Amino acid sequence: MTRDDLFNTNASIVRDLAAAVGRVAPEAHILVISNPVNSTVPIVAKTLEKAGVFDPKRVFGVTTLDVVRAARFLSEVTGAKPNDTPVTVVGGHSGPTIVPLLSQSNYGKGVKGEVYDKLVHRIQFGGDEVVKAKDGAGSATLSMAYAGARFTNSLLRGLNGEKGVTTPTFVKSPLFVDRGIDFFSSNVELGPNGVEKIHPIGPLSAEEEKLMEACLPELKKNIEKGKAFVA
Ligand SMILES: NC(=O)C1=CN([C@@H]2O[C@H](COP(=O)(O)OP(=O)(O)OC[C@H]3O[C@@H](n4cnc5c(N)ncnc54)[C@H](O)[C@@H]3O)[C@@H](O)[C@H]2O)C=CC1
Ligand SMILES: O=C([O-])CC(=O)C(=O)O
Repeated sequence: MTRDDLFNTNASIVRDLAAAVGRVAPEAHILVISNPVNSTVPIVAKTLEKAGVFDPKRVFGVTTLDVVRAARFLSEVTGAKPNDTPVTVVGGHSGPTIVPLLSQSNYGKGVKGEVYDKLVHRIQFGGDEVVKAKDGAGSATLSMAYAGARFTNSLLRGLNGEKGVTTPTFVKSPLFVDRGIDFFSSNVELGPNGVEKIHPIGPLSAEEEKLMEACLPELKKNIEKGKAFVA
């Protein structure tokens, strides 16, 4: 079972919830955590668009768990505390679309070779590991709750006017529109209106360029699948 397999169950649930939000609370900020996030966020956006109430500043895919896992797994390699080893994770929220930018992390940039490959794989497939281990009994419940709460707190801090609240999240994004990809997770500054500023991904290492090349076509497919479902 992959996140993409969840599409058949979750697509219509997410669409109907988005339609209801569009009707009764069109100005709500919507945080989408249901999988596959790469498709469910475009489903929400398209559904709101159809209702004439889509505001790209207010729809977010929660990719925080990838950030949490990256810091945790990097800390296991370096021996530092996860709080001291933050890693920006960009792209989407499934397997090869999850791109950890270790070269931009003080602790991560020193990780090379086989250790690097294993670390990236664990970050990309940590969620699948849990799903497999639970064998049909659900997913990473507690860490998902932590990730959801952490992102919600960040958004609330931004909405309350705090400056400099920046975290990766999957939003309508101009960064890869030239590749036909209009949703992407990168560092986003959150503010009184929701999305305040979408940051570019910054310089990539040669390994990260490769990860990005694997990410983009898969992400494009996932996004198109979501949009086609609503159309
Ligand atoms: N973005 C992320 O980081 C993560 C996302 N997930 C995703 O979160 C979702 C929930 O995962 P779990 O809690 O493990 O699943 P679960 O199966 O334990 O819980 C799903 C809940 O949704 C409820 N539900 C079913 N149909 C509904 C409907 N039509 N309207 C409202 N509620 C409905 C069920 O009663 C159940 O309580 C899944 O889509 C999973 O893939 C899970 C882990 C991480
Ligand atoms: O695949 C799943 O349902 C679980 C998931 O997203 C994660 O743990 O990151």
